[in-house]
Amino acid sequence: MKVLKFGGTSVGSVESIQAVLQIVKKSYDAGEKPLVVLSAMSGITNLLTKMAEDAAEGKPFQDDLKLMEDRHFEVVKKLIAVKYQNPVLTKLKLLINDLEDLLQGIAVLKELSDQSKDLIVSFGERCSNFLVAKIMEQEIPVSTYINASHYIKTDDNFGNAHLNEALSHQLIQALALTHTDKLLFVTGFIGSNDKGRITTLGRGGSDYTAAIFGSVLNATAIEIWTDVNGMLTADPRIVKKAFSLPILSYTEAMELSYFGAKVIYPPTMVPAFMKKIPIVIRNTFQPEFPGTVIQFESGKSNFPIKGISSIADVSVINLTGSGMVGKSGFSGRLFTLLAREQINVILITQSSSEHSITFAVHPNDARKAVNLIKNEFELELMANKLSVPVLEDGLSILAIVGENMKRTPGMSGRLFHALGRNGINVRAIAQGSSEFNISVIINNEDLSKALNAVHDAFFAELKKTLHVFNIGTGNIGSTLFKQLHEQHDFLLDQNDIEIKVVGISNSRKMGFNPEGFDLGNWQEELENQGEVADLGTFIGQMKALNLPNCVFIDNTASKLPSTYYEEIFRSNISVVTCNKIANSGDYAQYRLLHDTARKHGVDFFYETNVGAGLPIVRVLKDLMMSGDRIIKIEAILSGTISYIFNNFKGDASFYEVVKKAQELGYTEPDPRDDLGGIDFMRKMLILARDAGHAIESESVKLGNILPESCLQASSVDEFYAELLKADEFFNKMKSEAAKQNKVIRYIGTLENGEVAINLQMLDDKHPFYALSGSDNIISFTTERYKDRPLVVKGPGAGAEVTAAGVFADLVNVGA
Ligand SMILES: NC(=O)c1ccc[n+]([C@@H]2O[C@H](COP(=O)([O-])OP(=O)(O)OC[C@H]3O[C@@H](n4cnc5c(N)ncnc54)[C@H](O)[C@@H]3O)[C@@H](O)[C@H]2O)c1
Ligand SMILES: N[C@@H](CCO)C(=O)O
Ligand code: NA
Repeated sequence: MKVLKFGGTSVGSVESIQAVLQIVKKSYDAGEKPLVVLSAMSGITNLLTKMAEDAAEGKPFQDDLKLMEDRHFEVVKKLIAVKYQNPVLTKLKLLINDLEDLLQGIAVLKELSDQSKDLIVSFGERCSNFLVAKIMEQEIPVSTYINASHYIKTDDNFGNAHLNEALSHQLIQALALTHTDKLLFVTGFIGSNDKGRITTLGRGGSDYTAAIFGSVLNATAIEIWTDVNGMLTADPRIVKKAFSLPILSYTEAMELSYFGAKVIYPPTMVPAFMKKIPIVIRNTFQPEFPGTVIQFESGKSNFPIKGISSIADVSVINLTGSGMVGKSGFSGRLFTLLAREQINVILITQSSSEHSITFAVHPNDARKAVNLIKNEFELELMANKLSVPVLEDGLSILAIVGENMKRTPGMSGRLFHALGRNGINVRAIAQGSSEFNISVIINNEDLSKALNAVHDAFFAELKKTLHVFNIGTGNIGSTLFKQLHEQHDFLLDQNDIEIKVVGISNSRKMGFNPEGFDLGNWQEELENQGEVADLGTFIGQMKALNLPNCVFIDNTASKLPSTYYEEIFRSNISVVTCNKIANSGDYAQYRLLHDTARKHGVDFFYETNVGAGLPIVRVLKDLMMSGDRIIKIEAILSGTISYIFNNFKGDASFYEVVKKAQELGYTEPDPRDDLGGIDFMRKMLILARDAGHAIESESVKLGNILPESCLQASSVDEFYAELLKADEFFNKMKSEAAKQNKVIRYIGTLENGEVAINLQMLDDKHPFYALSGSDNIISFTTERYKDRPLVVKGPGAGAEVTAAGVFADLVNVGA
């Protein structure tokens, strides 16, 4: 036989009761000989308690009573054929009348004992089981309502009664013998004492009823039907990627439940554990889902741990002092003291020097615990053998759980790596010697981030989610969004990477969406929901959201964002940027940013600072890391100027070609940065610094392309106006080159720690002669690439290739 237990939400409405009936009928038809245990309809137990309390206080309870009646009557009217309704309504009405008499009695006495409370609460289960049995009777005539208080016998501990095992077993066995062919609907939660007074079984009581019946009757399984898909890897309200666990051992279920998974209350399951009866957690509203089997063996799993659970908001007390060293009685005294005062100790850790003990308790108990300790250890405190206990509030416990941990090394390493990388400070650690639980204490405000980060770390075959905060939605930013949108499915399906852009700002507006903007429609979302942009607020909000695997992308050309990078790294957030300003400012700033990122274990990626998407920064880094020595770098690193000199031929005027370069998205937002050489200079400076030279921009020898009049222009418009006038200057340059069969190139060099950038005329023997479009070229002459340099060449400007470079940096974050 099988026990099927349905919780309150499963019998909460007409629809859910219909679902219950189908599940029961299916089991009955399959010959599983089910025994059904039902809770009260959802909300009814609370309503009953409220009515009882109201009555005792002399407040009216009639409206609530009517509400209770209506909810049951509605089910009768919808689910019982009219001709059978009357006797059922009558019996329910009699029960409700009894209840009313009791409540009236309480109102007269103005007194509510635990005994009366149990009696009143019992009406919830009695009504629901009677009702559902009657509905089922229409299809399965042997359906029978059973009031379990005649079979579950307990002591007098009303509200939390203890089972009289021997007697209950006898009575249940006798019940089974006389009802062999019946389909029983048994009230959960209630029992009675030896005088026949109704008692209740405390927290999780209906599960307990199911476990007791299952164990006495040697059930093949006890199915707990609820409103979730079994036990999950983590709290799904916090960890969106949490998934249902197919198998857990009893021990694992205990650990996960202890730390938060509220699906079952394990102490109630002990009768089932003792007989090794599997408990199956299933979803009434998704009956085809197999749910979670809790059994004796932990079972095979693809993952090293089973789940992550947590307790939010605990207080931690720390005791230190020489008085504890080698004193075996000390912790005994401490914990006996706490137990005597019914203070539940949630977690304990002791340093191996025995010099300190740290333990966690519920915040409501914390101050009392400290005072108790001060009293108990007054002598030790006076003699300075113990320091005053230190209390800290606002903490949380996170625990990874799984029996397979003990056979897998590196588990705590993985846990602490995930926490450390996300800047989560671990305050205390506890690992049971059984090795199926490692617990850490962290700050409350880090809990959500920690749960998600640790979930990612242990369920790595699942997708990695990057949370992106992007500023700048111009040429590059908007192209990046388009690319991310197009690649979304591929990244997810083929690479298990999900990129969520959760914050967007341009210079006008900013907006947030923790679920990720729809990148097919981000403009509208930002317009409609965004607020006025403010970078400080944007970054504050990014920090406050405290999401795991967070990346800040700077797709602006502004200086302001770079002033926040250090703070961002300190918040353990990586930075990806195509903006060159941070790396090309003062060397001290460059150094500080790189050092801070390293210290906090986050990434600072800026491949597109040099040659857009071409692999240049990466190549240089690899050369350096593998111990090569850079002898010389020669490069053409202005896509704009490259394009201009490659297209400044025939009739086209210099002015027109520059305009065209801007249209094609090659130029900086301010094209004077390109033509004036600043942009190129920045790139050379970054390369030189990455190659190990602590140089400043002042020391770069920068040759001009432009006539003085253009250089002096004070606005972009004025610049273009001057450019129009300078036709002759550029034509002269062009014809001179043509005369000598040469091309004009703007070339940067780094040699002996010195950077120079100059306009040169090259003949066709020079390797930089043949370039087209916006091509960049860079040649690294190194100790290992001495005779023939390592050359990278290709388009070095443009929105698509730049956004693609940012994209590549982004997916490499945390890799
Ligand atoms: N075009 C290329 O080929 C190329 C190649 C490599 C690198 N880059 C770099 O890309 C960056 C962006 O270039 P673009 O052409 O997209 O510029 P753009 O002018 O088209 O866009 C700049 C964006 O930044 C926003 N912005 C400016 N200041 C801001 C602030 N304080 N807070 C929030 N948003 C702010 C603007 O509103 C705009 O959305 C530049 O740093 C450029 O050097 C460009
Ligand atoms: N404006 C830049 C873009 C690439 O950084 C260029 O023309 O090279
Ligand atoms: Na690059």
